[in-house]
Amino acid sequence: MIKIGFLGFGTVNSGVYEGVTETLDYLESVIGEELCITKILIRNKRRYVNEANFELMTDRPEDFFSNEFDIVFEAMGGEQPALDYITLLLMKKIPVITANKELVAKHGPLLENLASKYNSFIGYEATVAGGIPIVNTLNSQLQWSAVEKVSGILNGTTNYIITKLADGKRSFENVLKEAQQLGFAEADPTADIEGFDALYKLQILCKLCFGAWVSDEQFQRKGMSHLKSWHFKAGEALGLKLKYIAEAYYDGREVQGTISPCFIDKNHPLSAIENENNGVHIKTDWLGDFVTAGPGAGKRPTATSMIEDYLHQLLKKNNQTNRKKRVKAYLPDSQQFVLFYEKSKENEINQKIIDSTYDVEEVLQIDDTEKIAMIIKAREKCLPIFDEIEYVDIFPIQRGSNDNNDHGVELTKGGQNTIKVYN
Ligand SMILES: NC(=O)C1=CN([C@@H]2O[C@H](COP(=O)(O)OP(=O)(O)OC[C@H]3O[C@@H](n4cnc5c(N)ncnc54)[C@H](OP(=O)(O)O)[C@@H]3O)[C@@H](O)[C@H]2O)C=CC1
Ligand SMILES: N[C@@H](CC=O)C(=O)O
Repeated sequence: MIKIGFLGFGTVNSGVYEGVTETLDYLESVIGEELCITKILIRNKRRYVNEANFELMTDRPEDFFSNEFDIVFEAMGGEQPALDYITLLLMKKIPVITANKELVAKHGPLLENLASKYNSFIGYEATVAGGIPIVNTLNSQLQWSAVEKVSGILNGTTNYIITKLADGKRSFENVLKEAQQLGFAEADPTADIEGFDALYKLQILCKLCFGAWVSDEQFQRKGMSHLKSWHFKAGEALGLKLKYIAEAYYDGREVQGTISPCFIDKNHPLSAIENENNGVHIKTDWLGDFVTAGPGAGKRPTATSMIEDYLHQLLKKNNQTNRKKRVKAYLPDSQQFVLFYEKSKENEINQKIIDSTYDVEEVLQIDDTEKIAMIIKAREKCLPIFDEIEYVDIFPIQRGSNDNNDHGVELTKGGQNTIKVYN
């Protein structure tokens, strides 16, 4: 039986707990043993009286450490007592998965040495960019590639604030409060808005990209709490977007980096990254530019990183490469298509639509041609009725957001043809 311990039970570790319990059968079948959550250490037990697993909780470290563990998930945050606790665990050969980027940035060499010396492991996938699988990717791939520069939007809270401030309607304090309520911000959000959090993540990325731990003295850090709506307006007038960017490169002698508000142009690979999402842009000699993006903060994305990290480290240690995949059916809400046909086929097409469970969303006559483009949307899972018709060319639509472009026209069933053709 695998005995699991939790250090902390806030946003991140409550997510890990839920992820483990909800997918227990899968995890047990992959690991080949039963899993049992043994003990949870928190600071103030009274805050957790309404938790269903209250009986597993303790606020006495000696009580927690009197248990046996096979794996411990640490998401308490801060340097101490996390460092002492993890040191103790690794010295007892107990592997640790942590989300604590401050700890890893400041004590990474010690923690990695301890893990190696005691034949254990420390996983820190969740310390950089929340749910984006970047740490183990860089650790196992991109070894041969020489990284020229790494840059990124590495803090979800500040990207969320910047996104919401950009339209000029909300105050900094109001949006920060929302980011805290959503579980994105650090316990003390100064770490987010003054750039310490992004600095820790950049230090960890530098180790992975340039091969050695880099002291914080090599970085220049500027906060973003002074941003005002006119900064955004100026950017817009200049055709630029304001973002909070962390970047580092090796100058041939040493690694240097900055964390600072920055204007980027709209073609920049990080320009479309909004809300709590993060993005990492890596420039390498042979590969060229590599960009990865996704949720950078919050309960489920970060818990995903922690659980994936555990499986990754465990299976690697056990030399178990061929593992069963967890899958889930994808059921699209609605499907949209663009149909192209000659205007002369309009009546046939209209009749087919009327007889189907598709709705017409938009119709357009393409300038100076007899070609019509029509957007249709399936009301339910429909048969692909246009696939076989040789005078119709059909293309599925994929949209980047939930915006369903709801300005279409109606076609009444069995009634008069109400399709409008726009020029
Ligand atoms: N939130 C996020 O999106 C992400 C967070 N992280 C990192 O994960 C870590 C945790 O973050 P998060 O879950 O948001 O933090 P929370 O503040 O939500 O939770 C912290 C938890 O740790 C407990 N804790 C704190 N100090 C101690 C201590 N000295 N002894 C025992 N328990 C303690 C708290 O207990 P109590 O309630 O009793 O004080 C609480 O249960 C941080 O290092 C953070 O940087 C990483 C990626 C994303
Ligand atoms: N406070 C952090 C949490 C994730 O690392 C952030 O906002 O990015």
